[in-house]
Amino acid sequence: MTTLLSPAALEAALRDIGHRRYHNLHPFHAALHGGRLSRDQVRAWALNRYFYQAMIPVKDATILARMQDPALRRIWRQRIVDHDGTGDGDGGLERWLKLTDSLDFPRDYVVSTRGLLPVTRYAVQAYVEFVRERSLLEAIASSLTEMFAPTIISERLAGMLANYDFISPQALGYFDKRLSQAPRDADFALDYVKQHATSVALQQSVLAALAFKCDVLWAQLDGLHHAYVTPGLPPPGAWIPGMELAS
Ligand SMILES: O=C(O)c1cc(C(=O)O)c2c(n1)C(=O)C(=O)c1cc(C(=O)O)[nH]c1-2
Repeated sequence: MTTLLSPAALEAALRDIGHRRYHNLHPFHAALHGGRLSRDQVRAWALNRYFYQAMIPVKDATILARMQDPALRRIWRQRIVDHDGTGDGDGGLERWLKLTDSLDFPRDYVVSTRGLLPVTRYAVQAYVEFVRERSLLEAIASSLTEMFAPTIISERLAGMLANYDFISPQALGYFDKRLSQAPRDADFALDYVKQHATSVALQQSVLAALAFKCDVLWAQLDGLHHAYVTPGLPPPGAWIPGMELAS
């Protein structure tokens, strides 16, 4: 890309990255949504993804701390409220723990992240590091995978409820909320990026930020697939089905 794109063409280029690289294309998700995973494989997904959920508000607080405009902070801080809630027993992270509860993981085991795959930890940490080190524009652009989230969340809700008798609508309550939160967040971030990516270099940087974030999501599923599907080689220290989880 060597010429400046119009805002509409930039949006189209961002959407094209999603169509080619978003984690809805990963075979692990196809198996998860299609009912082809065992209960233990679904448990591994929920356990590992807890760390992504837990670090999203840390990532957003990092972005918030870099914003010098109070109007911008006022909008961005809602993301932290969505995940952390306004009191005990509230918020997205709590709703994620309801899912891991329903899959019989002790909360202290989940929260300790002891059983995490190393690749989950590294991928999620790379996301937090990215928003700390790169420009604010790139940090905001890296959240744009959320443009594609409502579609995959709808597929996941329908697929998991239809295919797994051990998954209830209550256990997937986290995703109900995201169906309205994600589009609101993505619309704002997309408008910001279209308005501020005003040079070829800036446009290249936001496209690269979105590709990077797709890699962060993809790598987590690669890790799950390798450890728990094929060849099925959980690394030392990672959770193994049937292991004793006493804290
Ligand atoms: O279920 C999903 O596939 C999915 C994907 C993404 C995403 O695209 O990064 C997010 C979420 N869920 C999500 O629940 C969430 O809170 C979230 C925050 C962010 C972000 O980058 O700020 N992405 C996502």
